[in-house]
Amino acid sequence: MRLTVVDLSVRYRGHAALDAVALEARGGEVLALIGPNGAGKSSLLRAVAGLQRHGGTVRIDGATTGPVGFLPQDHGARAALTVMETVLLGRRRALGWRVPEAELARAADALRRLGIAKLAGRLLGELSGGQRQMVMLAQVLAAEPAVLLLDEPTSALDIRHVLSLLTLVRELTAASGLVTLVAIHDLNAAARFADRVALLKDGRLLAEGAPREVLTEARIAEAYGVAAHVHAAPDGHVAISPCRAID
Ligand SMILES: Nc1ncnc2c1ncn2[C@@H]1O[C@H](COP(=O)(O)OP(=O)(O)OP(=O)(O)O)[C@@H](O)[C@H]1O
Repeated sequence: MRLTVVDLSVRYRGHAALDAVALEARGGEVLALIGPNGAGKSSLLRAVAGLQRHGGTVRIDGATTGPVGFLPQDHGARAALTVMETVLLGRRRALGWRVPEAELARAADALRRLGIAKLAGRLLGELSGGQRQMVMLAQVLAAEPAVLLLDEPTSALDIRHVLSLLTLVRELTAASGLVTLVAIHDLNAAARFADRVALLKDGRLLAEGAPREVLTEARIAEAYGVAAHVHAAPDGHVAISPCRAID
């Protein structure tokens, strides 16, 4: 599995949201997309998902389309469906009038992996924002994509669920040979869970590489206008402490 993005550009009414971005990711890799608000992370994910008109090329194993699972930033999920029904929708291509036992088991497994099996019978519209975020990820995972695109999947989660979700994504990516692109604002989470990091600003790729190469004090100042202290955590990951905004 290989995802190749060449010369990707996205324009909205003449405004360049992405400009000549090139990226490559191999199966088993988590690539974190970071950068300030409006940098172009969501536009990049939507273009790769095939949901956004763009210039340049996106190739999944050399083909223009492939099995892509996309979790948008605002999934707008308020339907009067149960959690189990919502996850089964991720398998709609495999379903007919009857839902085979194997499909129910697969959906239940996706819920179990995310630690939300007990929500299976609840209505989606009656869940908390964080619970809904995890259900929508379970739906995306149930479809067994080869490329997983996650737009701020942890924005509504508490610290424990942030850790468990990102650990699961990392394990699944490695075990199933997926390519995972995850837009995320939490630089410490990116440093800990991503194999590589792509830093965007104003639609351009400022830097790309291993977290310790990209997440330097100079790059953070350049991209975010923030003075930060970057040091090695005891477990070997880089740790970032934002200190103050730079005028
Ligand atoms: N539908 C749209 N119409 C017009 N402009 C848009 C549209 N969507 C995004 N933009 C603009 O494109 C640029 C990139 O937006 P995008 O949502 O890709 O950034 P982002 O890095 O995901 O931001 P955030 O971290 O705030 O989610 C921004 O300047 C934004 O205002």
